Amino acid sequence: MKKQGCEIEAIGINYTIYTHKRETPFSFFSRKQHHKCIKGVQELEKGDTNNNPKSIRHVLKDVNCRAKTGEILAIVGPSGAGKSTFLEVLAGKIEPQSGSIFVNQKPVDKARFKKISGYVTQKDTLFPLLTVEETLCFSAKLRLKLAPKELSSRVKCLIQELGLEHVAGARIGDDRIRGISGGERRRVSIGVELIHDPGVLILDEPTSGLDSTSALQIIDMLKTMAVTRDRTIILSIHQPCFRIMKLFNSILLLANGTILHHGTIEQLSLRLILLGLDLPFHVNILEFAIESIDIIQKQNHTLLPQSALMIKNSDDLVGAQARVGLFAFILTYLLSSTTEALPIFLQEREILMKETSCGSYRVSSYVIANSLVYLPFLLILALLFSTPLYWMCLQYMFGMCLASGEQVLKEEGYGGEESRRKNLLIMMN
Ligand SMILES: Nc1ncnc2c1ncn2[C@@H]1O[C@H](COP(=O)(O)OP(=O)(O)OP(=O)(O)O)[C@@H](O)[C@H]1O
Repeated sequence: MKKQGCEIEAIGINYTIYTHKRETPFSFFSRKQHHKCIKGVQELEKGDTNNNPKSIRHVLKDVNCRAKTGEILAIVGPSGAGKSTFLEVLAGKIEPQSGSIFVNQKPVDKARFKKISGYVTQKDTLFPLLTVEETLCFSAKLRLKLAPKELSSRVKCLIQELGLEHVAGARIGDDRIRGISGGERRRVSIGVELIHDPGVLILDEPTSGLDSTSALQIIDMLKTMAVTRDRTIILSIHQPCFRIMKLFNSILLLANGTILHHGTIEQLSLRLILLGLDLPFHVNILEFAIESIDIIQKQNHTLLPQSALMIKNSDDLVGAQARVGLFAFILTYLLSSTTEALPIFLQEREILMKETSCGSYRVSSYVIANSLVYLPFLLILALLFSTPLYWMCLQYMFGMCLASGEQVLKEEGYGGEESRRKNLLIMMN
């Protein structure tokens, strides 16, 4: 029976670390000077018990992402971008300073999440003297409360799923003891976390240290698991080859703890083109994006104040004019559509008075009957009113964004075509 899938959503994750700046013994003479320097930031950077000042480092800054059921979300970025830290936050290993994680639109319950998820670390931590089968059996015994027969059939199924039948009886090994290959060892590490059949699998660099064929085999296996068993897979990866990249459903590009892109690989290439970057032939888009991180970051910085300005522009004189225009349109429409009702009512009023006074029916019956007769017309009227209004408002918002964006870009000295491209990028954001 298929388990219910898990959609993971992270919103506004911020993770900060504090590192101590150690004072050297020779800093005694310059101590007075140093204390003067840090005095201004002391409220932010509180010293430790030895009065060593702390420095703040934002490892993750307002990171949002969504991983859907049956899909692979790959977290990419240069070394030190914050990939492992973000995975640790998702796996509940570390607590972010702010932000929330939701599983199927509900706030995550840590104890339950541990049961429905598996976290594979970057390093394989396995007993070198145990065989593949023994390792998985050991993990199964620790995590599952099943009869021995069921346990062994579960392990056999998993070995098959991992494609490890040919090495089931071989030792794991390590640097000193010769054992199975690096790729096979990675599969065993994944298997250890899969034994309880989790809905979510989080993997930190599952392909690190592997050749491209073994790396592709691992990602291919993960893709099959995601599709056939509705598992949500979130993994970090350094520089995947083209064939691996094609297996990812979405990409989260991180740099210095901030998101530069979250979406499909096709959207990433479109973004790069809109940024005016020429994608060289036969070049991996992800590799190119990582190489162009400085440019993407710069563009994002210039785009941010513009989007803030757009919102501001909707609040200025032009925005007020638009609102007055909208009010006038609504008023005119409502008045013109209701004025016809008045003469009809005046005509019927006398008959109504006569008939209600002689007790033929009550006023309430007249109101109900009248409403029922007019209801279909009122619905048509509402539709005629709301349809153009909806598109008018949408057009206005779109036009406003483009116009204000273009104005800012012109002020910054960008040309017409370039300005349009940038505006489209803002829309994508
Ligand atoms: N506990 C910590 N103490 C000091 N620095 C830390 C700590 N945790 C994270 N960092 C720093 O935060 C940054 C992000 O680290 P992280 O391991 O998440 O990067 P990464 O993208 O996974 O890198 P890599 O691809 O090289 O594994 C790094 O610069 C790291 O030095």
